[in-house]
Amino acid sequence: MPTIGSALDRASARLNGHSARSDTEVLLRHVTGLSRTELLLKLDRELDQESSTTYYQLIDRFEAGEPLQYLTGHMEFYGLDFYVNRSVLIPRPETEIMVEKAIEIGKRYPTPIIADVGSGSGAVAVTLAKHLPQSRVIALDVSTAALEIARRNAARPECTNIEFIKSDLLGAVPDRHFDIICANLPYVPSAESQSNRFEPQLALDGGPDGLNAIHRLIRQMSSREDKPEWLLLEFGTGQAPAVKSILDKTFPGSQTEILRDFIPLDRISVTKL
Ligand SMILES: C[S@@+](CC[C@H](N)C(=O)[O-])C[C@H]1O[C@@H](n2cnc3c(N)ncnc32)[C@H](O)[C@@H]1O
Repeated sequence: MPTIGSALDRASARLNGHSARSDTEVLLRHVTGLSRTELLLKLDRELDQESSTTYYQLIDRFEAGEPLQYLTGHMEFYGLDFYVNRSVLIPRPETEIMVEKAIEIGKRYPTPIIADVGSGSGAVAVTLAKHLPQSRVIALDVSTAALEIARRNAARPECTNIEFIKSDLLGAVPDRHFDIICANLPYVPSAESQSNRFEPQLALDGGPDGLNAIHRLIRQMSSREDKPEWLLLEFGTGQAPAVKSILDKTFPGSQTEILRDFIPLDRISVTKL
């Protein structure tokens, strides 16, 4: 049987990237349930047959390109741990910028009502519900499988203020009042989204220019009698001018600020309607 140390050495040599050692450690910790310190203190301990087989299966999948987060089932977002599988997009750090802004705006309301359109794993909805305990958060997604994961992630004592609704954008909630709408919808142009083999196309593919879902959401909102006061949207590289132009045309008199991500690239629009 290999020892923990030799299993790590062998897998790191195979993966041979700059983060190979830490990635192999993450996978072996996942298989053994050991902390990093425990793992490093037990380098001479033998791995049992079952752990060894599972570990090398995960290494094979990782080598074939599957993201570490799907292999371990975990992703950290805004300091919280979220369960993820291939039914949902792996939450991205840049989405935390939208969440941070929504929390800042939400604090101005005694009891904000917030929609998270395209909720996926529920990372946005759960974070908002936790940091705005007086809020009511309505998590909407067209994917039944994603809603199941979001419900699982919301099963925390501090998240009793979330509702989950299967909906094509805002279609299932035509008469609900929202103070703030947040949406990280699919925005990758179809030609590019196909190269992502692991995350759901439903979460990525935004049509020829990537803006289908964002356009549709803005159109749906414009036809509602009761409009929210705030709309926060995440979008892709180079899409800021088109998004701002649709917002300006659809909501005359509104004001849109564009926030940048860590690169820094324009990534989030914050519109006061
Ligand atoms: C880019 S993912 C974002 C997931 C999550 N909000 C996050 O930030 O990690 C987009 C999500 O929108 C959902 N979606 C796609 N089209 C939709 C539609 N027409 N109505 C509602 N949700 C939709 C997908 O199922 C997916 O979960």
